[in-house]
Amino acid sequence: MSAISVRNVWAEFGDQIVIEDLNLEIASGSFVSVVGPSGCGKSTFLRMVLGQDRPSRGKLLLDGEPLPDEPGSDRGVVFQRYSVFPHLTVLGNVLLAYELGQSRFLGRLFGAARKKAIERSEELVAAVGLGPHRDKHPSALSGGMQQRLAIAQALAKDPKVLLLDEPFGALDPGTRAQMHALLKPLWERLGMTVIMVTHDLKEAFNLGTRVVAFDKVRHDPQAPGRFGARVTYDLDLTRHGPVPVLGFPRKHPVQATAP
Ligand SMILES: Nc1ncnc2c1ncn2[C@@H]1O[C@H](COP(=O)(O)OP(=O)(O)OP(=O)(O)O)[C@@H](O)[C@H]1O
Repeated sequence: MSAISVRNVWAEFGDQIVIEDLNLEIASGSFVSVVGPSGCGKSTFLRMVLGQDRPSRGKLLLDGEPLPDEPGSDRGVVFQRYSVFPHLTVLGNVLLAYELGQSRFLGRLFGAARKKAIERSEELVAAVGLGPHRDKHPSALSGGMQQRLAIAQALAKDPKVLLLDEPFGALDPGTRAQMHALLKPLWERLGMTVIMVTHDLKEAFNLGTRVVAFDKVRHDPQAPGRFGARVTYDLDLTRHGPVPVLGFPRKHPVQATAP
């Protein structure tokens, strides 16, 4: 489990401000859903937590330490589009991810370590419901099955933090519901900190313990890039009572209900 601190973080590309002075404390083991209009910087935020992009200002801490500048095995990621290796079987894909997590430079394990890697990969393949398909290649899997494989691959690194960028966006509603039923118990069992970007509010509320909305609170019609997004809503779904609403005042506070 791992806590993430986002302190006065800005994301700027040239003179375009995408994220503006973002501050968030993400508790260890929480499941944070990030929502907001298209282009408000959700994926940029996720890439910064992944270590793929660096904030232009401010800092990100993982368990109180500065986040390493590049993606590491402490953070797993699943994107909307399948990111599995087409030439490897289901088991081969998970095994490779495990081996890369354990032996970053060689990418191979030997002897007892490899035996353990195979056992662990088999467990993960079974945990995402792909046991009967372990020897198939991704081209023989449906979209939902490929996304299950991508989740198993991300979990194979035994990440402290799992980052999900619209992971189920390309799936039909039925398969999406199946993926929710798979992910929630996995998260509860493995106790990871999860940050999930989604456009689907129902998904955000169903899965998250907290829903954070990003949006711009200031607009300059003459210069659209002049202001960036901030947190406009921050809903703790584990608590009853008035919800803090940031960014602009509301007449009637929204009540959060426990999931
Ligand atoms: N590397 C980059 N260079 C320049 N601009 C970038 C870069 N990465 C992101 N942006 C810009 O940052 C803005 C936010 O993009 P981002 O993908 O983070 O938004 P988003 O909220 O995830 O959008 P969507 O919901 O449509 O996926 C966009 O205007 C995008 O063009």
